[in-house]
Amino acid sequence: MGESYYSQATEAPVTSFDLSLRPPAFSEFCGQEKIKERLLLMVEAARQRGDVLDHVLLSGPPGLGKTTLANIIANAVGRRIHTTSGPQIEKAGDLAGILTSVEKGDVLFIDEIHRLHPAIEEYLYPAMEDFRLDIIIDQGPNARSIQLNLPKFTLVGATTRAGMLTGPLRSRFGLVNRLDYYSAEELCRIIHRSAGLLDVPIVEEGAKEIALRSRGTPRVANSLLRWVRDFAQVKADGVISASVAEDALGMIDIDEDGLDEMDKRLLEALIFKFAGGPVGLSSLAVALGEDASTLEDVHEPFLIMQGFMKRTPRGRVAMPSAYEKIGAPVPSGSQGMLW
Ligand SMILES: Nc1ncnc2c1ncn2[C@@H]1O[C@H](COP(=O)(O)OP(=O)(O)OP(=O)(O)O)[C@@H](O)[C@H]1O
Repeated sequence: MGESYYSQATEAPVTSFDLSLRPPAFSEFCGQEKIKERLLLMVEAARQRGDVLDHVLLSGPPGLGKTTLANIIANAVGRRIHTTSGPQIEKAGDLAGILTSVEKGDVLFIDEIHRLHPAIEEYLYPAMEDFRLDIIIDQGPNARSIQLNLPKFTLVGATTRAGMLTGPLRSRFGLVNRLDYYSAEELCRIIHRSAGLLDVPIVEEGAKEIALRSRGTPRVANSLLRWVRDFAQVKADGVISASVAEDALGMIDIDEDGLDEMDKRLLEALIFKFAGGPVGLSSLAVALGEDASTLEDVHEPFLIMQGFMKRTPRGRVAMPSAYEKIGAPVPSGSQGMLW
């Protein structure tokens, strides 16, 4: 296992394992009740009017189900989904290629929509608003603008950084939803569902043990379940009990709060190298030899939610529970006490 189990679990490309566990309908999607309720209402209203669903933006940390929801939306309206991502659309022609293959009512899913090139965003505005694409073909004196009329479609955008979206793009979505981390109970339900699909025997306490260490994230829960299944098969009798789950997760250095090696190294660097902060993200990334965006997207949101650190205008700061977690004395009146 590498140093960050979670960066691997949340950044790895989607595997057939993930796909097989992906819930196909709202009824099988656990948690995020408010968002489900809003989406179901929108789908029903559009159905009653015989209209196409309005554009939807889904934001939140990786692995919480944005892609899954986009697919569920397409299933619910009974149309095809066309999937792409912000960095994949490099030229206006790429966007035109995708949009011209879209049929009325289809869902266009753009993952990492905050990484769209600003020039492409400009093309997207009339496409979202008036279902029209104005593209410029050729260059120099031969350059001319052509207008394509598009069928009415639904854009579902996903982003881990809602704050990076420009105002004009954000305002073109009819519904903006922020996905939250899941509770241990919700994760337990997801783990039981996945174990059922994988045909792995699991007891309630075993599911709880995995849920508590899944840092509120279904993708992590499924990934840990896969590891514990292998462990149970080789080192035990195949059944996932609490002790089997505990031993399996201990073997990949995931502690009882769900922190992995990189989380702990981050807290140690913050406390020992930067005297508890405040310190900028890029300095932390250099000290850890880790990509700044991985720290920001995968590790920080969970450590902040759990109260181990805080983001302030002057930088990242360690909280008292971080000192306790790594067994360092909590300082008083030092730089680290700026919270
Ligand atoms: N609410 C849920 N109920 C059951 N399973 C879920 C739920 N949300 C996510 N999952 C599972 O977690 C996995 C990750 O979900 P998904 O790929 O949709 O996350 P994401 O938010 O799109 O992440 P990313 O932005 O990193 O692509 C899926 O394979 C799916 O099986």
